[in-house]
Amino acid sequence: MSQRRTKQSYRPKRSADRPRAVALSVLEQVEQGGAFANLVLPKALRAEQQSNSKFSFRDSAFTSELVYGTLRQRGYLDTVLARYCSRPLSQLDPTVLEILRLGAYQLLFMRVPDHAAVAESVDLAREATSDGPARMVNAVLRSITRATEQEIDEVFDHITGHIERIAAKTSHPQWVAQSFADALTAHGRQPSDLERVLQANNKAPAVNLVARPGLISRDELLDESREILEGDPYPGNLTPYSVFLDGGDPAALPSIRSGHAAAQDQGSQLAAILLATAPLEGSDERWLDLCAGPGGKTALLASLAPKGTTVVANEINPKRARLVERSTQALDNVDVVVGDGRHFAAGYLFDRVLVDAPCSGLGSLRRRPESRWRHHSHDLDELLPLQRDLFQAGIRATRPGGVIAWVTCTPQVEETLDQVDMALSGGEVELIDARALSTGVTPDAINSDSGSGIAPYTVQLWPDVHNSDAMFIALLRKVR
Ligand SMILES: C[S@@+](CC[C@H](N)C(=O)[O-])C[C@H]1O[C@@H](n2cnc3c(N)ncnc32)[C@H](O)[C@@H]1O
Repeated sequence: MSQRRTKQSYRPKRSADRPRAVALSVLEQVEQGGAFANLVLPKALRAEQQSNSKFSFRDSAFTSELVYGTLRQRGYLDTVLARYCSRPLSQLDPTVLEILRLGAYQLLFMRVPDHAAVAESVDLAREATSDGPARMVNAVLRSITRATEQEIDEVFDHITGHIERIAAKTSHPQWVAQSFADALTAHGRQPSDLERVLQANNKAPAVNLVARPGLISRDELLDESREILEGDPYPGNLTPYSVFLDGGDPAALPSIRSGHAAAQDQGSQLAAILLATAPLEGSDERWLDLCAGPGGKTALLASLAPKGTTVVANEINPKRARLVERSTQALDNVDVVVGDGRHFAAGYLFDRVLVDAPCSGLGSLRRRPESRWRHHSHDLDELLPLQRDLFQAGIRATRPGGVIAWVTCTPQVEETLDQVDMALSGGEVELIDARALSTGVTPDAINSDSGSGIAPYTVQLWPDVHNSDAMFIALLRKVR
């Protein structure tokens, strides 16, 4: 940040700028009401566009940047605000704190002129509260504008603990930063990569599509996207079916509406491909997806399955089971069933089984900007036993010689390597070298570092390296 000066003084009352007012209302719903930004923001933008003909496409984009950026950088912003605010942030009115975060985000991360960021924040505070808090907002934001880049850096340099400092700089809760640090080491990366991987969680990912094989080719999907959407779509680096969009709404594509293509992270694509292509002797007709909702991997599995194969998709939540039906609408080899996977019993055994268990989701923080502030380390207390039971149920449902994939959207050691180690200790399964198998699927080397124990035989993807969520994939064969 450069040396900042603002000569802004109090101005007569005027109404707050609409993008900032809409952003504030969305942030209040998310932070105070527990709503999800990706659900309330589009609704708020639609309502504003309908009632205000002057609200432009650029206003929508600006509002989205304010909302997502402020949520992602909340930890960073609060560290800076705490330094320049005379009262502890916990004692501030929640709306005033939200206005301060919004203002600080514009000052520290956007190219909004200082005077505009401060003045608009003061207007917002006056409109939402009263003159007193507005004066406080003015004072705090003006002191940030006067701080040099070096002074802002020093706010972080003064944090003593290594993990604590990186957590604040990269805007993550400390326990999440610690968990990534542990995961990096366990999966064979360097501890010094921590800041880089956490910063990658702060970058909004490009929309990633899958061209479902047998329904549409990647080239056809690229052509259709080029024709209908703005920008220049390009092939993904991790799977032969992956396409990245460069802008535009994927819902505008006919192949998305027909279910021939879908939005799907390429890490998730790789998980389904590795399970579908793992070597198998004997029958290959019955596949099971034990935790299927909303059905992205079911659909890719079903489109990769040899002719005559049925994919049974089990999901505990009936609403999510309907999503599985919708996402597999273009395929005729899927049976969706609703039930608790821990007690799944079909009366026969399966050749390939996917256990994509509910997990902490720390691997997809890029997509859900508020989620890092909602999870807690004690979430694992409930998740780990559930994962263990589902893993065991997946193994029970597999025929001898059949293949099981254990997949999570998190690199957390307890949910990845530890769960696989535990499953192996039962003696019913052995590890397949998923990393070696992946070299035949993806042109990119998956992991250059190896890690120890079982880690070198598993696949751990990272947002900063693979342009994907931090998916974990282990393949096992049932031996008895
Ligand atoms: C990580 S998601 C699966 C994502 C899915 N494979 C996909 O690619 O679209 C985990 C799913 O497991 C479901 N689930 C949670 N507990 C379950 C249980 N006991 N039995 C079956 N499914 C369960 C959740 O409702 C959720 O839909």
